[in-house]
Amino acid sequence: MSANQNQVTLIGLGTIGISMAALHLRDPNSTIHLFDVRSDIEQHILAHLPAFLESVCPGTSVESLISSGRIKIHTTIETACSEATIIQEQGPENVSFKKSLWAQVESIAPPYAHFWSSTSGIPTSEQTADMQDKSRLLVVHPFNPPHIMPLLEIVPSPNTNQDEVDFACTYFRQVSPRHCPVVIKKEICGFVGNRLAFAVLREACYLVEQKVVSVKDLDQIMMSSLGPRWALNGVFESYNSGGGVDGFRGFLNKLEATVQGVWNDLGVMSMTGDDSHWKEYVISQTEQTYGPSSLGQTREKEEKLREVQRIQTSNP
Ligand SMILES: NC(=O)C1=CN([C@@H]2O[C@H](COP(=O)(O)OP(=O)(O)OC[C@H]3O[C@@H](n4cnc5c(N)ncnc54)[C@H](O)[C@@H]3O)[C@@H](O)[C@H]2O)C=CC1
Ligand SMILES: O=C(O)[C@@H](O)C(=O)[C@H](O)[C@@H](O)CO
Repeated sequence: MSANQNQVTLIGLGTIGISMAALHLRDPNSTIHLFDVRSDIEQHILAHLPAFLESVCPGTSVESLISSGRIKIHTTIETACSEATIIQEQGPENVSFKKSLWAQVESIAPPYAHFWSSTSGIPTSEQTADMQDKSRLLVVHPFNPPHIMPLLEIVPSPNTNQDEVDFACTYFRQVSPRHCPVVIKKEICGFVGNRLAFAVLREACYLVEQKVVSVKDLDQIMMSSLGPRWALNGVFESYNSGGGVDGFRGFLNKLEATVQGVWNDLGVMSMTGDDSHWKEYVISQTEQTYGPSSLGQTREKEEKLREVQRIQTSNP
């Protein structure tokens, strides 16, 4: 399979869809078919895609991609899917939407089309509930922004055809050698990346709510320690090193009591009910600290992300 033969249909062109379009455009021979229910879809694409293209196709305008036929903007899902080899959705994070979408797409798409969902946490097996052929769908969970963040969590259901998993991994490795598809062996709530992220987020909210540390200082602690460490060595490799000659076994033997003490003391947080009073405080602290993010800040952070990747790839 060559990534160069693909007709890629993207359903849902919001935060993730626009960035995913830029990622797919890295393949100079692919054609990208865009569909969204918003009435201003063409203006939306013209307004937002250029910022993502700068890092993918420098000097290329969205208008030229549209006039050359590399980007096709569709007003119906039927025409958007009619010649697709890949159909990827970035629609609302809502299981009813995704179930009904895949049942519809399955009935209109070519039999050879690959089906991918960009969901943050709705398992493939839930999304296929109303499909005839449950082996076709695969979760391809990106991290925002997908045109820069390398990870793609490939999360099959027990019914997903292994060929679909192999195709997706090969596709993304070909389209962008810097991108990193990782196959998750078993469906679990939140997959892996978000479970790790949300475990840290829970404790971060607890520490701010308990007034142990400010929002700004907690972020500084992350960016001055775990962030750079884990960007270059990951969790287990870092602690394997931390254990000295005895490696990870030595680390656990040396710090078992301390780690267990912290594990026993970690915050238990609830998003709803009587124990959710922390939310307003932590939200207000974050808003006072950072305010709304701007496009300029986003671009600055994207450049820093790319710098981190340059360092990572120079330290294989
Ligand atoms: N925002 C993030 O950081 C990440 C989001 N995701 C996932 O990506 C998906 C999209 O998230 P966002 O881009 O943040 O949402 P968003 O709200 O920015 O975009 C959703 C888009 O879907 C469109 N839409 C709604 N109904 C539709 C329909 N029936 N047909 C076609 N398009 C329709 C909307 O008009 C909108 O443009 C979700 O499943 C989310 O969990 C995954 C990774 C990160
Ligand atoms: O963090 C990310 O970019 C992804 O892992 C996500 O899925 C989003 O954070 C999502 O959980 C919130 O929109």
